[in-house]
Amino acid sequence: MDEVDIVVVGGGSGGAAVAGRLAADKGLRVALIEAGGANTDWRIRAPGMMPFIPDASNWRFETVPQAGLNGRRGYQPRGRGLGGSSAINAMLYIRGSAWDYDNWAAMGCHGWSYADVLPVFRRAEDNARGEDRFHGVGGPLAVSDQHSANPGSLAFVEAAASLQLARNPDFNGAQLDGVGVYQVTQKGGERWSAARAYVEPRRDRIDIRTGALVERILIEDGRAAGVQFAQGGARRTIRARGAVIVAGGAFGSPQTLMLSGIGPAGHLRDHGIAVVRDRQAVGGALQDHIDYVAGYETAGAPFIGQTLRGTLSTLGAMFQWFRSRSGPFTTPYAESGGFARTRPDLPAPDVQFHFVPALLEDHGRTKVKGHGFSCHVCVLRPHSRGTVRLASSDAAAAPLIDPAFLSDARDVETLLAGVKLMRRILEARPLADYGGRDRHMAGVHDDAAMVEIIRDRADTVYHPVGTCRMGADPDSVVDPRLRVREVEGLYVADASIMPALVSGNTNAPTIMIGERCADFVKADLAQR
Ligand SMILES: Cc1cc2nc3c(=O)[nH]c(=O)nc-3n(C[C@H](O)[C@H](O)[C@H](O)COP(=O)(O)OP(=O)(O)OC[C@H]3O[C@@H](n4cnc5c(N)ncnc54)[C@H](O)[C@@H]3O)c2cc1C
Repeated sequence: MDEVDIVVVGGGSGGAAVAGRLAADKGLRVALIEAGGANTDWRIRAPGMMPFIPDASNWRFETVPQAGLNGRRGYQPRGRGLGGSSAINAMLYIRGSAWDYDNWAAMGCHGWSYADVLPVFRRAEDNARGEDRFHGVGGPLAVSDQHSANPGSLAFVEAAASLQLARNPDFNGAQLDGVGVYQVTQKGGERWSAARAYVEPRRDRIDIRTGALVERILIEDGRAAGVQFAQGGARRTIRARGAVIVAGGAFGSPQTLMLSGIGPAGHLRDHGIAVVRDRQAVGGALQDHIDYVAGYETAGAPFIGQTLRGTLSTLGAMFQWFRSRSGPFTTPYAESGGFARTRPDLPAPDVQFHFVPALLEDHGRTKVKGHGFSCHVCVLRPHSRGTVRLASSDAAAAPLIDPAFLSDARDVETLLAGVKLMRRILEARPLADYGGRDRHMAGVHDDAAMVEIIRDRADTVYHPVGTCRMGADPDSVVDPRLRVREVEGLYVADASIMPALVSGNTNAPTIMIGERCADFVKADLAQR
């Protein structure tokens, strides 16, 4: 039977970071068990191929019907394969606000204040702009500026600035507020997923199993002793002498814990699963950024579009990328944007914009003819809380995902205020000079009518967290050193541990969590 020191479940943002850092320790043997493939396809590496990511690299989950979205099911893309969601995401490099982490510390998560996490963000980073108080160089995660932003994306920044929103050249610097062009996790014009950053350089030192779906954690005498997984039609086990680290993401990690008998006892019994630990918080506190996307049709250039001319220029951009890894095909699509407060009394921005120089419908799944631009606005610190529950005791079955979007009236109010501010920006010069026509809300100014349109169209902007929440309270799933309560040698290292959603995109914060978990595990092993 296979035996290693550490087994990591899931090779996404958190899992790749923790596995890579632990494998750097020559005394440790690390196995990384990932349900998906190696994700070495050029469509993953080429930023401009983001809308055409291979199906096998995306779990493509759906939510249960959402009352707050007029009964619709939401779409929940999640990365599958090495790199996880960082292999299919928009590559934006954002940490959130300093207040978010100070808030975690105030919630009882000792050791997670901004002062505590900033050095970890810096050590993870290799920022092409160089080093300063906020940024690091020489770390595994490549971060760079965009060099080919669409003129329309720059016009968004100018339009917002004309309304007195501050220009912010560094959202990860002294303040989050303001508008600008996002930095991206790319190197040499290629996507820099967490797997490229942390796993590829240590390939020789990590026992990587792909196409391997973890079915449950083996728990013996109250201790995580290894995992059982399905691979190539066979059922296998791998034992862990030191620790098992679960990093299956905000949907995968609570699912794996519940399948292992760690979760709400009644729910586990309903599925015929023997209860190992009755932990009510597992799969609870699901939080996600609810988002409304506006679309404005224009006559044509400079926006990306599905016309003969648009297709030719996309092909030209693709050839340029193949030749020199440069040009418009390095786009993250969400090129510019920013952060704003809908009320002056807030401790940090509560809405974020993502400007896309193309028409976007239904997460890009519905192709739209013609040219135009889109803009997202999302609620950064939602009050709505949902759940992840088992649909079945079969690990291959998708879990039941219920973000309870817009179930809290405060989120509706914030999103409405965000949409109003976004419309003012999109209709200000110089963006207005493109003569865009709002495809969904033109002429609608009544609050109730706007809310109806929002409920008909809003959905995730892909940042679910909170389902294995960290806390100092005994009810939390993991303690502030990411140890699962009441089980020895078991950790969680992904977005699911966030006690409150950060005010921004979640890849860099999740990598930071993976980095920290490696520190905690190493320190705990040294004490045994
Ligand atoms: C479309 C999209 C766009 C996004 N854009 C951005 C962005 O621009 N910037 C940003 O900061 N964030 C972005 N995000 C969010 C960010 O990428 C995620 O928050 C982050 O990657 C989550 O990391 P994680 O480790 O929690 O989970 P993941 O990266 O999703 O990793 C979980 C891994 O575990 C594996 N797994 C799950 N269950 C099992 C099992 N039972 N056995 C074996 N393996 C398993 C999965 O296959 C996956 O590889 C985006 C996300 C998506 C989906």
